[in-house]
Amino acid sequence: MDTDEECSIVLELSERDPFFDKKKKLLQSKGFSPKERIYLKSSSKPGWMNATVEVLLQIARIVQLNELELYFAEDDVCTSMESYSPRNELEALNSIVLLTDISLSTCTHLHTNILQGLRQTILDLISDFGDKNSVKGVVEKNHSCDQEERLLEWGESNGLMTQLKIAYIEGASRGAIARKDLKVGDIALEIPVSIIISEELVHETDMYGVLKEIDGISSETILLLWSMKEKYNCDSKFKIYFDTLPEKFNTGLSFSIQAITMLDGTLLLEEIMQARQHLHAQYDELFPALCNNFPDIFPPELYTWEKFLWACELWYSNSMKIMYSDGKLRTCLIPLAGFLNHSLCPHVMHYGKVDPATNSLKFCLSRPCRSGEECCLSYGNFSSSHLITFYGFLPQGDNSYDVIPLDIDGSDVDSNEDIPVSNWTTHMVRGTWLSKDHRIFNYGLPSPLLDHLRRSRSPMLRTKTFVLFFLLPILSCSQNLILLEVFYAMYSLTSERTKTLHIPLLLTRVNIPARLILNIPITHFS
Ligand SMILES: C[S@@+](CC[C@H](N)C(=O)[O-])C[C@H]1O[C@@H](n2cnc3c(N)ncnc32)[C@H](O)[C@@H]1O
Repeated sequence: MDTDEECSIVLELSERDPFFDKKKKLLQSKGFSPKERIYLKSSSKPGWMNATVEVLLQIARIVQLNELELYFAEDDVCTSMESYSPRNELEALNSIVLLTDISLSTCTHLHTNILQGLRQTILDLISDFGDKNSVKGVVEKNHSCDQEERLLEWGESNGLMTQLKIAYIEGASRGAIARKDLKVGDIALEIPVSIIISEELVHETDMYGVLKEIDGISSETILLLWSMKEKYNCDSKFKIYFDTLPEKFNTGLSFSIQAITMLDGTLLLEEIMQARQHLHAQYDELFPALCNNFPDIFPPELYTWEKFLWACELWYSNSMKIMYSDGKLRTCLIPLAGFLNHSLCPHVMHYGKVDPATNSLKFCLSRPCRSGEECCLSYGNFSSSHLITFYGFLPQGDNSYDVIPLDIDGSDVDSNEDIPVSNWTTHMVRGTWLSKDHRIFNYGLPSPLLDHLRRSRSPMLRTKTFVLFFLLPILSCSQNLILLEVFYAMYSLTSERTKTLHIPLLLTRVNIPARLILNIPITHFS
């Protein structure tokens, strides 16, 4: 607040932001500074509120960009209602709500109406955005949830508070449903630390005495080995929780031979096989040695490879990383929170920090959830191949984190004064299905990649071979179009003196065994 007459909000890009320079540049390219004061004038001009919100939102979106979104940001021309990603849009809108809340708590009576009007406009935008961008889970009736209800009662008797109930959701097994209309800021679920499964629990056991002597063993592995045995402990404090866990997880780690065969030739298969090999190696390091040396602590029938894989899938698909009040990050299993499914447009975005005042974990809403609607989390900014491998599902809708990494051998690119250095060290392209421009050759290679290619045009490099490693992870027709576009961009960016493009491809789709080097004379392009 400035004076009684003027009311303004300041949006500031923190200098501690790891991408301060890039974001500052982007803000400046849109006519904003890193610290922008926006005046809220309750003028009689029609549409002043929408115009003000538009400006606030443009700045807040840039401030809230993460690294991947920032890489594509210059090209994702974000006009009025278009967003960089659902995550970014919800973060940006919520950051403005937070600012209005802070301002409301300190402002003079004169400005309350303006700020409340602004707050309501943003809340309406959040609600509309959720309605337009979310895929709603369909509740399956006629499914009993007795075990889940028992777990809920157990939780409540231990101090848990919730506005959610558990139900079966089509295609996702169980999920959490709002019991009543919930609004932004409401706490959908509050879990006391006392019922969270974390490494401290294992410290009280004999098993810990043995495991702590193993060089380099992580607390995650210790917990995983503990859970393999605890699942069968009839006296466990967490028996009701273990009883609600599925007997079989269907993550990529345990895909059947038929499923694996279907993936033949894709990088998704490579990701799955690498993860499985890693787990096999980990298992072989520990077993059968632990069973042989300590059969009472590690009964061989509980520590088979199949049971180890079950526990790995449990921890990959159900655990959460939680920041405790002591500042330590712990990987935990959280009864009831483990029923929340993932959405690309989640209701709950921040849940990873214990509130020291209540010693509990709070799941607050970043967008409203109506009574009977499924309430979803974000598991993180993961690609679909990661979600298939470690969680066993493909999210519905466009996943902004589906990118194709490019490993470009151009480290000796010369600086060219005409072309600004963008400082990106890794490059990628997006799945073309995420492009808003569907004309041929106009799928929009990201500006950082184009800058990199342009700088490679320096005279010194013209005589050199330009090598592009292009990886096609999950292949589709549209990905071939990206490939065509890369050829095209390189063709147009390369001088006529360049003789050849060497393009080693991982041509998995056509079943060409390994890396194939295509030497394509540039004159052969038309
Ligand atoms: C933390 S658990 C969530 C609760 C789980 N649905 C259950 O019944 O136990 C994570 C698992 O839920 C499923 N899941 C989560 N989000 C999903 C989604 N959007 N679509 C389909 N399945 C999903 C996947 O099987 C994933 O491994």
